[in-house]
Amino acid sequence: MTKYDYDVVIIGAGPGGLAAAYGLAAQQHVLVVENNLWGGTCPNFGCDPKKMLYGVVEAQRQVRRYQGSGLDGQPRVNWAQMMAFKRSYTDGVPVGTEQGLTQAGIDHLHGTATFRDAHTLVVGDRTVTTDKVVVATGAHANITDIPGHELLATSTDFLALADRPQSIGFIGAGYVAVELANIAAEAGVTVHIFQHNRRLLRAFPEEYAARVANQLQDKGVQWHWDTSITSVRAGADQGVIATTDHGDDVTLDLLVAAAGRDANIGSLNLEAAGIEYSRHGVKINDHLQSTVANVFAIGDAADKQVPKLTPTASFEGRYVADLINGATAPIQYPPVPHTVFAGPELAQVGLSLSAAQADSDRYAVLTQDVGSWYTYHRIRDDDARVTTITNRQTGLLVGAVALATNAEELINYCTSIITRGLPASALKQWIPVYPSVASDLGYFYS
Ligand SMILES: Cc1cc2nc3c(=O)[nH]c(=O)nc-3n(C[C@H](O)[C@H](O)[C@H](O)COP(=O)(O)OP(=O)(O)OC[C@H]3O[C@@H](n4cnc5c(N)ncnc54)[C@H](O)[C@@H]3O)c2cc1C
Ligand SMILES: NC(=O)c1ccc[n+]([C@@H]2O[C@H](COP(=O)([O-])OP(=O)(O)OC[C@H]3O[C@@H](n4cnc5c(N)ncnc54)[C@H](O)[C@@H]3O)[C@@H](O)[C@H]2O)c1
Repeated sequence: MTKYDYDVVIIGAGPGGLAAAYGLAAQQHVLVVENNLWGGTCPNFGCDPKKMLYGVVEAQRQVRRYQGSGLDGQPRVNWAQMMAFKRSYTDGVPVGTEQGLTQAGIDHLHGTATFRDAHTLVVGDRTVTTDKVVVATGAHANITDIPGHELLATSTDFLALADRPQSIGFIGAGYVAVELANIAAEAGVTVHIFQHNRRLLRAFPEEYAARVANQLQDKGVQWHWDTSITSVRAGADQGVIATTDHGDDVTLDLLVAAAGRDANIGSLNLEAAGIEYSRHGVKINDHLQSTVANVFAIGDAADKQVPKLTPTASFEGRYVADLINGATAPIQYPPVPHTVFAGPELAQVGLSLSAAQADSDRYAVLTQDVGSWYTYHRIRDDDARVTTITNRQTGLLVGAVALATNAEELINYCTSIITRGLPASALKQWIPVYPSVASDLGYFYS
């Protein structure tokens, strides 16, 4: 007779929690608890809907670039249609995700899970006991604590806007602000970005990030550097008036808080189980184990050094499932690529450019403006730029950065090369499609 109702309860049905659930289901009796939409942030309010909107505005940008090179006439984004297109995917996500769990025979429950103790969770009027718990509760937008903060919108509100607003502001200049500002600006919205210092996209090299800022400015985005919003009040016609620390009032239809995301741990009652946490999430060790041995944390809910992205959440979900199924090794992450989709894409993987530049005896940095190369000329990507970083001693590729149309694909190839530790000579044994992004690899790594 088992001591608990379940072997494992997973709190949160996003990419992390679902990867853990499917990895565990064959060997463990599993329950998944979700208090919002099945599927979590990425397919409902994050990556997937964002990239559908991005596809539309990118098509418009491509047509703009081909003006005079074979195309006449410029289409315009139809916001309402674009959002309906997004919903044609997102509307089916929760039902499809729940059906997947049902078909896999994985028990699942809708409600907010709260710890009573390390082995007992309360979900609504149900009490569930479990041997192990995986906290996969994700994150939410950090709402700056200023007067009128209740008037601030989030990326979720933006992605649900049925009609095109006239003006939008963003607090912060990270992934969320830059990507959504690009979509809005391409759609003809007046866009303001308020950044408290002069640095956007901290995860990327400064010189590349500055190029993204210029490209957005060319699309009409108004940058307010060294500017904080000190208060917000309701304006006429349901809009808001944002006051800056320079004393300016800016009237906007919507002001989006994009100053980072905090872990969703407030509802969990972690104290009841003695689980330690910070604002960044549940504290974990190199086995993704919390300070209480039977409780694990993965994805955006974990306080971790690796980027909080969908692929890292899924990787951790698969890892924790293997661990609970009997594996013992600490987690080891392969290189994690990341991309900001800002028309064109800025993507990177591996050793950072600043680290390579600081150790030039060890690393060779090759930056090439590739806009005139055939691959980029034929798609009118005149400003494309790629940096590759190699270890001088081994000759191996250790990092890459690209600002170009389809940069994420180039960086995916680089990720594969770095992860496998492939020498440049290996490319000679490989026949890619020509012409393609891949067929240029030999020019970046030889
Ligand atoms: C606008 C936006 C765009 C993004 N774009 C990208 C991108 O292009 N590429 C990329 O890799 N990443 C992107 N991300 C990040 C990505 O969405 C997250 O890293 C990923 O969803 C994290 O997965 P997760 O499983 O940890 O958490 P989530 O997907 O957030 O899932 C956690 C789930 O837990 C539920 N939950 C919370 N508390 C409880 C509770 N007490 N009880 C029960 N359920 C609970 C939540 O409702 C949620 O459904 C984006 C994020 C945003 C906001
Ligand atoms: N393409 C992608 O992969 C993608 C897209 C969107 C989101 N995400 C994930 O979601 C996370 C959250 O994105 P984000 O853009 O909200 O966060 P972020 O950490 O990328 O950027 C936060 C921004 O807010 C600014 N900021 C910080 N504190 C502030 C304050 N008190 N007042 C004003 N500004 C402040 C920072 O300087 C920065 O510009 C990302 O780090 C990433 O993990 C990924």
